[in-house]
Amino acid sequence: MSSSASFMAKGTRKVLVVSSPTSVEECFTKNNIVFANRPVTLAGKLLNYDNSTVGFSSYGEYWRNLRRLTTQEFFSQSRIATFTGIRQDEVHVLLKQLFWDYRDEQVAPVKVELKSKFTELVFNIAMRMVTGKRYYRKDVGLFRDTLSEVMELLGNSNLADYLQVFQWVNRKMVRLKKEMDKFLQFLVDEHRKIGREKGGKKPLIDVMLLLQKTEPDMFTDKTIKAVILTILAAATETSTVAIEWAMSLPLNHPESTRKVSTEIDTLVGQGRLLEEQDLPKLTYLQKVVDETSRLYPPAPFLLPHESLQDSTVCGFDVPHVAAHIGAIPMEQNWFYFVFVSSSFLLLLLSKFILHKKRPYKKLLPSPPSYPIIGHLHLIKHPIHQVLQQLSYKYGPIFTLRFGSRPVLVISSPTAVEECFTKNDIIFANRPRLLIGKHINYNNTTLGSAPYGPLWRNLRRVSALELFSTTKLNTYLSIRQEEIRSLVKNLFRDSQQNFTKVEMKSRLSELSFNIIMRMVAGKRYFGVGVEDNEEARVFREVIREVFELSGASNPGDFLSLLHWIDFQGVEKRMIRLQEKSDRLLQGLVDDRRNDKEGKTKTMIDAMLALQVTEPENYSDDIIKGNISTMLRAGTDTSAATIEWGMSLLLNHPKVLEKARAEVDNYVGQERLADEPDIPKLHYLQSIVNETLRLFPAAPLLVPHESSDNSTVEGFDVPRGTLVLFNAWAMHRDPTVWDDPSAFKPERFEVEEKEAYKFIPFGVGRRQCPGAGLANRVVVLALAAMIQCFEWERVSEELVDMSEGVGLTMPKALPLEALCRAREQTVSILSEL
Ligand code: HEM
Repeated sequence: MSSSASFMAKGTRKVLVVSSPTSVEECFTKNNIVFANRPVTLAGKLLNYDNSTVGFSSYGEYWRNLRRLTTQEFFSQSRIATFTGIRQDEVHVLLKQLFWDYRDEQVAPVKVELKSKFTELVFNIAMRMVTGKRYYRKDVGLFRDTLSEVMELLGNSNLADYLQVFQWVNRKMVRLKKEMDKFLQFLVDEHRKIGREKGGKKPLIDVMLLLQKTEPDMFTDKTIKAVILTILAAATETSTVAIEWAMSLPLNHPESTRKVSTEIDTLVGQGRLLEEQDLPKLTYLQKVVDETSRLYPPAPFLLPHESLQDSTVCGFDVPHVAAHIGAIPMEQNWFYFVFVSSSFLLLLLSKFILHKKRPYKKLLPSPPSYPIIGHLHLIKHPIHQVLQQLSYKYGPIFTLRFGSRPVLVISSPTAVEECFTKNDIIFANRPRLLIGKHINYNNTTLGSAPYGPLWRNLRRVSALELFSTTKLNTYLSIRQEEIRSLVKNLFRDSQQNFTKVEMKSRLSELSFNIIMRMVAGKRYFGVGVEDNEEARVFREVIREVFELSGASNPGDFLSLLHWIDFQGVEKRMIRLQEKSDRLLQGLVDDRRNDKEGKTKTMIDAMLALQVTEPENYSDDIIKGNISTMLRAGTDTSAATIEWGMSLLLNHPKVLEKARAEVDNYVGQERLADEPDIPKLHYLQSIVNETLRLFPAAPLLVPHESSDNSTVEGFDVPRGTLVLFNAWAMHRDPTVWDDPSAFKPERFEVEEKEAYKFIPFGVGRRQCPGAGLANRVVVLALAAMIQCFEWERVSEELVDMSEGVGLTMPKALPLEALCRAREQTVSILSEL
């Protein structure tokens, strides 16, 4: 016979060895069916459920059925696509593990043992596709070891297959068979017990259990176990070996590693992780993979075939039942992906592992992070509490990384002081976030504008036209009217008896109406609303904008998520902005056309400036700033009043004392008014204590450093996001005595030191609306205490859990029992 196809005798069996493309071609064209059989081997009998796995069963009806099932349910394009998430997940897990191993402030490269990690990767992927979950059980580890032994046995030519006398030595196989079967039966039983997952992601085992109901003869437990075994065994060993070779070759050929890296950097970029969809573009990478499998094919002899009948190859006779070596036409996609993507994600990562890290001058403490995402996984609500926990471990000043963005977290008064004295200008910048682009008119609002001439202009104008004492006094009647309206509404509902009232919506209406009237001269809640539909839509839009501003958007920090529009936030913002813009433009046009308007609003002031400085006060800038005032001013004040009332309900003695103060200074004939505020010391302390415990902006508003600087001797690079954890500082036991207790008295004796009590921020960007907020909050509380008795709706304390949202709302809206006091009738008749 020719050298490309030759016979060998192996014990009692004849073996045909095929090693040339032309003879292989002949085997799989003309002789395809004849050679499609598998020899019956001992390993097939003992370790492959009596040759009933798809890899070992004889060519025939049974094999065709299994082949169809595995193709449809496991290897088809659509099934492969369904499981993309699993593959990506597992690759991420591996990357994270490597990163963790490597992290610990190492400056030198770290040696990593990769083979076991690859085995775990591939096994977990296969396991999740088959069973739908990751198994952490000890049995799984044992099963994997068993599987390795099985593969070893399958790989070694087993003498017993060829020399009958050796059959008795195969006790090892019998033991392995038992161990394997125990585990596989456990999987089947477990799934049978739990029931099936619904939808397209149904794992293979559940699909087969379903088929067992309709075709019990074909899909016996034995068949099901055989299929699972095939997939786990075939996938694990082959892919693991393939990845290992694919990693080894480029390490020995740095030039090819560099080329792969450059290709990935060019075609994928450095801002996101490589994905499955990128693979077709990465042609050099594919060549490396092909070359690796050419040199080191994971199954160098394929699997043995067996001829079903007499045939010829290259003109030579091949008798019936001769084992030969040929190619198995296996679907390659899944294998291909795991192989290619994993190994080259690792290659990408090897850039981190193998190259030296540049040492920093003085490193800030930082928790362990993940590659690419950094510490983004920590963004969980309430984030100020997560950061507080971290500060216990890493100190009052530490760093994080949100994607590629460094973040400095500060929770100590001394560090805050340094930021707002030495570094005040450097830290006066704001980060450019998605919300700034879409909702804040390209960062041209007071709250979002970068530190610079535009921001200074806006700050000056708002200080003059809205927040100065003179301006605040001209708007006094607005606040008085709105507070009266709140009192009247409560009175209407609770004249006779204690009545349950829902406070949250009433307080939102109060602060929304006040700001809206100051800014645009319109009322959108309650009586006097001109256009109910417009008011409804406006309220709805503002609510949605609030919600979106509150959503910590990881896309802001991770360009890769930004690119794929994580959670559709950006699309939602764009849609919302179109709606909101129409409404805001309506407000601006109304003021433009209302030449005789009596009260001058903030829009009027800006429209007047538009004449002389059109570029500084375009319609867009005006609209962005109206929206900012509504957002920054409404929920903050409303939430503070709500928390304040809740605290008073839980502390009746404090409530009593506050009422005595109001009765004493205001009397019982007229409603409390703004000029009374300086006399109401105790009430002011209550508001401060409320803001200490429940600051409406617990992390202030994010700042950004515009230059390299240092804080407490640590380097802070330019572009660092700076978060001041006011919430944590206000509860720091080294700063406050008994910090979690509600004790307004502390503010009567203690000086409010600028850097330890920061509910309104400090420095250049501190809240310009603090004075206005204080007036509204103190007066609303004074009026409510003066006119009504308050009780809790039940014996239980008011729930003080924090909810999710930008302004730290209460998790449960406040409800209280309220009854008008005797003097309220006469107070109201005065109004
Ligand atoms: C209890 C009520 C309020 C609280 C707790 C509060 C808190 C804050 C905080 C912490 C900041 C960020 C400071 C910083 O970045 O360092 C801020 C900024 C701001 N607040 Fe307030 N605020 C309240 C009410 C108001 C009101 C009523 C208005 C206006 C109607 C307002 C308008 C603004 C604006 C425009 C900014 C951005 C300032 C800038 O970036 O230059 N706030 N507020």
